[in-house]
Amino acid sequence: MTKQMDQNRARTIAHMLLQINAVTLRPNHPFTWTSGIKSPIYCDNRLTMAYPQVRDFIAEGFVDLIHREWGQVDVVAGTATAGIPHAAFVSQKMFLPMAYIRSSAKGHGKENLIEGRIRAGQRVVVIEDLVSTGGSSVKAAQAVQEIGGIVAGVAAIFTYGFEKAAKTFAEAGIPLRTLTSYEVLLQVALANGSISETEVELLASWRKDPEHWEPTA
Ligand SMILES: O=P(O)(O)OC[C@H]1O[C@H](OP(=O)(O)OP(=O)(O)O)[C@H](O)[C@@H]1O
Ligand SMILES: O=C(O)c1cc(=O)[nH]c(=O)[nH]1
Repeated sequence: MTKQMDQNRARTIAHMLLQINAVTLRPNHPFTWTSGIKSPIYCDNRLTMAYPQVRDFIAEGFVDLIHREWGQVDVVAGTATAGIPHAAFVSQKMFLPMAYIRSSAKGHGKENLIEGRIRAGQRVVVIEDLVSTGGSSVKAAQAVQEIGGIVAGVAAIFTYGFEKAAKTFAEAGIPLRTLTSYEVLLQVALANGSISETEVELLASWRKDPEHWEPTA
């Protein structure tokens, strides 16, 4: 697959996310992200589950990306919760074992952190729906490493492309590859009129320092 085809796929997925209203702008009533960051934008990739054509395009994208970037893998592992359905779709397409990683170990039953089966020495691709700071996916990948799995990389649908995430992945020595990004989403949204120039400016001011951004009254 060429760079141009990657770009086309990134644009198509961004377009699909906009079309299914997965992206919400709420500058006056910011979203609180899992990291605690307050944000005027939220990308709800969970909605892709509701659209077979969209989720299938994403799954095909993941299969292509995994083959190309990491070759043979043994297990497809989803991050709880939003990565789990995509790991299921991908593992079915690749006819590979699937697992998922909880955000914390279960408090009863077998008290597992990882469900399914990952054996020491197996090559695992971790499937995530979205990367903001990268904290959740790196934690999940490290849980796989702790039981002896070899993490080929994390594959996510979307990244905000923050420096902080790049640093987190680099420090953990875990590769991250994504199907689309915030940058592409904004380009597509602006081109098709989903967002205005004013909203782009607001997003740009937030993007400069998301951890300290305050909504204007
Ligand atoms: O890169 P990060 O800063 O860690 O943020 C991204 C994570 O946040 C969301 O999950 P959330 O915690 O909302 O839980 P969910 O998957 O159960 O919906 C998303 O699905 C990622 O897992
Ligand atoms: O960081 C998050 O919690 C987050 C951001 C976002 O845009 N979408 C999402 O599902 N989670």
